[in-house]
Amino acid sequence: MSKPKVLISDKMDPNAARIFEERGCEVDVKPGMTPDELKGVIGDYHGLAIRSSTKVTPDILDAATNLKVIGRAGIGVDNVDVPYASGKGVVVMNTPFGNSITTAEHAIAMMMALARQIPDANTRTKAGEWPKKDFMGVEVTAKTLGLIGAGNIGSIVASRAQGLRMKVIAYDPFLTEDRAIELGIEKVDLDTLLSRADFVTLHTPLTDETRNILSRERLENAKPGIRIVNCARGGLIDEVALKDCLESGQVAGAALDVFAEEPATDNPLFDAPNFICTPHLGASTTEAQVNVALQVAEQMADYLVNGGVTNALNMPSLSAEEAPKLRPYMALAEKLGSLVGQLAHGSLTKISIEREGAAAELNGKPITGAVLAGFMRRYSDTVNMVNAPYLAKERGLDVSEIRHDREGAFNTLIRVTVETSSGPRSVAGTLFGTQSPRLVEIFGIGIEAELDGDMLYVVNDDKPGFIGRIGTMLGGHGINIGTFNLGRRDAGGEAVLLLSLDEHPGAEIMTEAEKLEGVKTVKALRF
Ligand SMILES: NC(=O)c1ccc[n+]([C@@H]2O[C@H](COP(=O)([O-])OP(=O)(O)OC[C@H]3O[C@@H](n4cnc5c(N)ncnc54)[C@H](O)[C@@H]3O)[C@@H](O)[C@H]2O)c1
Ligand SMILES: O=C(O)CC[C@@H](O)C(=O)O
Repeated sequence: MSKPKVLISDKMDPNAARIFEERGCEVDVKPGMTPDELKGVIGDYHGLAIRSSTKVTPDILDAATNLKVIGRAGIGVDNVDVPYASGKGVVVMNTPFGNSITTAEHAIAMMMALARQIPDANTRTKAGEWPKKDFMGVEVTAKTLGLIGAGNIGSIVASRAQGLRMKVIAYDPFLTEDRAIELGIEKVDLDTLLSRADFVTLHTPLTDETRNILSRERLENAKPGIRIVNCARGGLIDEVALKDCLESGQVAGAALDVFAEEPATDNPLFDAPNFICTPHLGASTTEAQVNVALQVAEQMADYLVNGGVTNALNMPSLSAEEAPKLRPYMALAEKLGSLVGQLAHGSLTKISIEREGAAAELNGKPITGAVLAGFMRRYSDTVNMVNAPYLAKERGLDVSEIRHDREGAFNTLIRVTVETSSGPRSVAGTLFGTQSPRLVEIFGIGIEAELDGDMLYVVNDDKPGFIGRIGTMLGGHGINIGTFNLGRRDAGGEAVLLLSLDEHPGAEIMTEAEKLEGVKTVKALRF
């Protein structure tokens, strides 16, 4: 099998390329490409490793016909159109912890630089002014630090600030009281935070809720003389209002590492008093860049080579140890999903995936993803485990996952049921010898069949002579039968035949099959 190919399209620590090669990938390092250049080459790659410069737009994703995974060496993925990537079946991963300490340290450095006006003092001292009288700082000891967002970075900032003897309060709707107690911080609402904090640091992603979270109104009503640090994302603060508040003195100082528009080369805040900034350097330390480069390469190679999934934003995690155990179940799940998708008629609004026995002990999300991928193939050729849940949601399919501790006739079983206009229809399968997927039940009839290649599904009256008739008809057309699988509800009632064929039966054969005496339903299947 040829090696997966990875493109590193941003400046990244060389350890990333080394890890990709060591883990069996071919790698090209081409930072600084224009969007058009990237569009021209992206079709050759299975993996794309980026930092924040590469913008992964729908245009790029449309050209990325072989892409399986995008890895962000860092946290924020606002430069990737994640829903579009999901729709295309591309896994998007980030490295959520590799640069947290570094970014938290940058926020603390910015806070100290603001408190003592170090950048201005430095510039003017070097200019020969010796401006000792012009600078009067403030202590941070015993001051209140308000965190907006107390996740990975916010909580590290909290512990560093506590080391500086600050009182830390936080606004984070997702922070539990227990976690706040563990961090030694007080959980407050946003207005309380802004009315009490001497310093505010922001540590949230940019979302519809957090955009302009420091709005004009909030800035104007905050504690007079507040100082603000943003090392999270531009867009969290109304920059025009911040400039006005710095000019009026309502805000005593602001330090930004991030801007609404980046690169920020001509921002009105540059002229505001007591304003300092850095060019999105939050994650720029040797240690953090080595961490995120190693981590992103390990995660991406793991996915491309072994199927392991870590830190994906659009797919459940699957460890490299779990992947080989789950692989045969995912193959079974996909075949069962495909079977019901091919056999069920009309618009289907409900699907349930049940796991019994050993299957119930496994990570259910990848199994559900695989069932849906097989099932959704009736709607789309490009569906896979990543985009199937999104496509299912888009189509209003109600998906339920059920696990049973009980063990039935099989020590491991997956059952897929769809709700049709004539009631529920189920198929079920197991693994033979831990690896080989087998269908064991179809619409209430026990059968044993391997679902593979071209197959013919026939429902017929269980009467003598039928098997001979269908065999003769297929033979007459030169079609060889590979396996012959038979099941019946009860003797003389309804029987099901699943034949594996060496080639796809054409329309003429299907018409003839439909006319055979005793046939109720006939359908060509492909797996
Ligand atoms: N400047 C840089 O170079 C740099 C480096 C690393 C990370 N970042 C950015 O820092 C931010 C925080 O990173 P993190 O690792 O701490 O993320 P995280 O996911 O661990 O924490 C984010 C926190 O924000 C909280 N939050 C979400 N919505 C909120 C809301 N409406 N109000 C208040 N809190 C809310 C969440 O509950 C969570 O606790 C991210 O945007 C990331 O992209 C910037
Ligand atoms: O890669 C960078 O330099 C920035 C990283 C940072 O914005 C992040 O979200 O991780």
